[in-house]
Amino acid sequence: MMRDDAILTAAQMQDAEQAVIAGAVPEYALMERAGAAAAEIVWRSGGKRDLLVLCGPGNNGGDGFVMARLLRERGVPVRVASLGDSRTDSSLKARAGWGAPVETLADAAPATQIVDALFGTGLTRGLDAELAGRLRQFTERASFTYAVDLPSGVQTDTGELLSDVPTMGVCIALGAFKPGHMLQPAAGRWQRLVCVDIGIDASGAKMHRLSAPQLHPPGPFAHKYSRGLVAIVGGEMAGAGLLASQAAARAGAGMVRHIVQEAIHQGPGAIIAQHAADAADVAASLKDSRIRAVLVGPGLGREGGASDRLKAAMGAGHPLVLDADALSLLAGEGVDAIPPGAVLTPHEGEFARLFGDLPGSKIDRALAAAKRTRSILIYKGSDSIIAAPDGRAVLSPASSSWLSTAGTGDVLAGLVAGRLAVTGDGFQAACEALWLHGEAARRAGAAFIADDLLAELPAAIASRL
Ligand SMILES: NC(=O)C1=CN([C@@H]2O[C@H](COP(=O)(O)OP(=O)(O)OC[C@H]3O[C@@H](n4cnc5c(N)ncnc54)[C@H](O)[C@@H]3O)[C@@H](O)[C@H]2O)[C@H](O)CC1
Ligand SMILES: [K+]
Repeated sequence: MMRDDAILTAAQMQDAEQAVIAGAVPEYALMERAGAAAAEIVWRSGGKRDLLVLCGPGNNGGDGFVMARLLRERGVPVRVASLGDSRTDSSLKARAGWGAPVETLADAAPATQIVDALFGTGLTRGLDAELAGRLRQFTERASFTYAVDLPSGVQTDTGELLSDVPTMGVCIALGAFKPGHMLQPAAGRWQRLVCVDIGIDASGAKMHRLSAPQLHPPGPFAHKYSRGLVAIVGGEMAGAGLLASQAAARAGAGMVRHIVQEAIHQGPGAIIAQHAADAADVAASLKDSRIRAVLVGPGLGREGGASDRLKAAMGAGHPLVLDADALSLLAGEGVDAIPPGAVLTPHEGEFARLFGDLPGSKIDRALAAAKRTRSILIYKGSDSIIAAPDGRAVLSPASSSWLSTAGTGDVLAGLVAGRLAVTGDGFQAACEALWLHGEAARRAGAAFIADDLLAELPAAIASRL
């Protein structure tokens, strides 16, 4: 039933919930499941330490009342403080099940463990300053803190913080992840994120969390061309192209040609440098039916013949990855010039230059841009999103902040080109590349430079064979 990587918006979650209810499971039974699953996590983390459950007026609060009852039954000293009356049928039932005194938030004393069951997917506005302040006080004085579904104050579908949100220990997503679990700034507001099964069917979800790919070693009869030839069209700055070339080679391409503007051979011998002084030379170099992916952008530059080199790359008819300077040049020329089916890897600034000020969440913007260009997008950032024109989206949980250093984007673009040459599928290539990039960063630890990611790639790949 539950796909543990599904992401549902608040509205999709409500639909999924209604489908379960239509299948003769009452809403209150779902609340019991949610409360039981969340209580289990509290029990395993905090055992019999004293606990204060903060309950809101809706079903998030109802989950809190169920948790309170179940943990009390296990011998945990539990108190409940509420915002006032419970306002939904199910939360009234859960409150009746608790059946013990309920304190006010103003009067309740702090506790070693705090459960935030104030608001979940029903949050419509930020918490008022007094309530947000009280939540922060309780959280700062506690050693164990848990948010039920989402920390109160997080906008479910956008990850915006509508009011001050303290960092929680564990965020317990109910039934499926929500966009707010993946998108910044919300995604940094807990130390651990878990998703518990409550019997919601999320198998139709179009959004998923980035998961570890299944990779395969080359087959017994593989040779360099059968594994995929990648061409990287460089320009002014050979270093960026070299980082991308090595990433493409390590990602599985059988051969990488780095098409350079200056006839100087740089970098490891495994990368073949091919001199192409102008766009006509680039076009000639790309007339090779064995090429499975062309990457253009890293080190391309924007001056001189860069625009013509880009056009030669786009006109060659090979599967295409567009990054960095290629995206900046295209921002000037208009996105209609982008061949459908390309993979684009813009960061925030490049995205804004290409697509302007699109409305909605980062997911909405990524999907709109993918549809507009009929391309696969990796909309980069600490909450990278992969979007396809058919509405599929994959969201990456926060990756290492050490990735915010020069050259890491070139490595990612090279990885995409390499995986595209291997798989022939832009969306799959984007997912595999983004995962490998994050995993290489995780393995590289702290204070790494982009070159270090290349060194970590073999181990990252080996871990998925
Ligand atoms: N969807 C499911 O499958 C299940 C969800 N469960 C839990 O229910 C909540 C969502 O419950 P809901 O009653 O719709 O909303 P909330 O409890 O999040 O909010 C209640 C209510 O509060 C009002 N409100 C909103 N923002 C504020 C604010 N800033 N200040 C004051 N009041 C506010 C508004 O009227 C809301 O309607 C979900 O997250 C799960 O925890 C089920 O228990 C299991 C199945
Ligand atoms: K909550």
